[in-house]
Amino acid sequence: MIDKYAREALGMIRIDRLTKRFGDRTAVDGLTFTVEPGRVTGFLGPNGAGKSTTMRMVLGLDKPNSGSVTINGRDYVGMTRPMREVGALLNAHAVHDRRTARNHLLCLAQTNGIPGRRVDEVLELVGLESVAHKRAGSFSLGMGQRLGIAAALLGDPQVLLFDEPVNGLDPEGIKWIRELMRGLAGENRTLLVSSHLMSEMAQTADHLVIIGKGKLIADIGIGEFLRQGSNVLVRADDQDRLVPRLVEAGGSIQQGTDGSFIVTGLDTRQIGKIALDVGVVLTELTPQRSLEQAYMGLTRDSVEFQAGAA
Ligand SMILES: Nc1ncnc2c1ncn2[C@@H]1O[C@H](COP(=O)(O)OP(=O)(O)OP(=O)(O)O)[C@@H](O)[C@H]1O
Repeated sequence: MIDKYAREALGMIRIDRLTKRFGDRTAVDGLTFTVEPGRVTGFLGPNGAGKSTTMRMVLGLDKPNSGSVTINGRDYVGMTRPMREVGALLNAHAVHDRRTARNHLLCLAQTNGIPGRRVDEVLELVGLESVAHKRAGSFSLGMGQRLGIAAALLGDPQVLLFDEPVNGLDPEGIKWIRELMRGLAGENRTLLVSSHLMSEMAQTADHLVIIGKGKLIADIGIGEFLRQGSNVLVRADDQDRLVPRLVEAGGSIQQGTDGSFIVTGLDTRQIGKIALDVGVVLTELTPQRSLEQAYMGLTRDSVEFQAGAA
């Protein structure tokens, strides 16, 4: 029987005060967050922020100096059939295999007690059926990435970790991975996907965990992230009545040339509420700050290597 705690923990990755040091360098510094099922969680941070190290600790490949990680309420190392619970794509370019793609997966299946027929299912799922009998070591980057994902999906796990899955892929490959991840989240799976590019995550993630220098910077839904500290473009049927009230509430106004104006210092909800209070109809209410700008702003101080000023 599944107890209440185990049921609540199903599909969850819980990271609690996780810390990892390499010599005198702290790669991950007291990180705490939870990854939930049914959505794509983008794990963002500049190069060297500690994303890969965190993922390696989730998978028991690196040992934390302190703190803990559980998946489905359990430690990865203590799982009897880990591939059935967690699938991971780490460093996908490292397949230097003389075996065929199919044999590579068959070996993995056999050592993990997974039936052989599942190999053909995942080959089809990632679109590699036609090259299943080619040597995995001869695969292009995109094919290698698909093979890595096939391996991650082999045990049909609920929890999936993808480390920089779109790195080096062509637009078609990127589109394919995005759709796959959205589909997997739609099946109530848990996806933790790392990237150093906000533009990439903006297209895929529902939720963002942003880190810098090993520390948590933000743990936030995409929508809320967009609204935070943003400029908002407003169009209203009676500007003269609305603007003074917005200024009174702490907003500053920049008049546009086409009848619109930009409000800084108030979010869309606050502006909407003030408009309702004064009985003015809003015909447009659009946050202006792009995700990319917001991300750069948040991580500016935590980039390891910055280009010097010219
Ligand atoms: N095995 C190791 N030995 C020493 N230092 C390491 C080791 N692994 C990672 N580091 C250091 O820890 C820090 C975090 O690295 P990590 O690879 O986790 O970052 P990341 O966010 O995944 O970056 P990237 O996007 O560049 O992969 C970096 O400063 C890195 O140099």
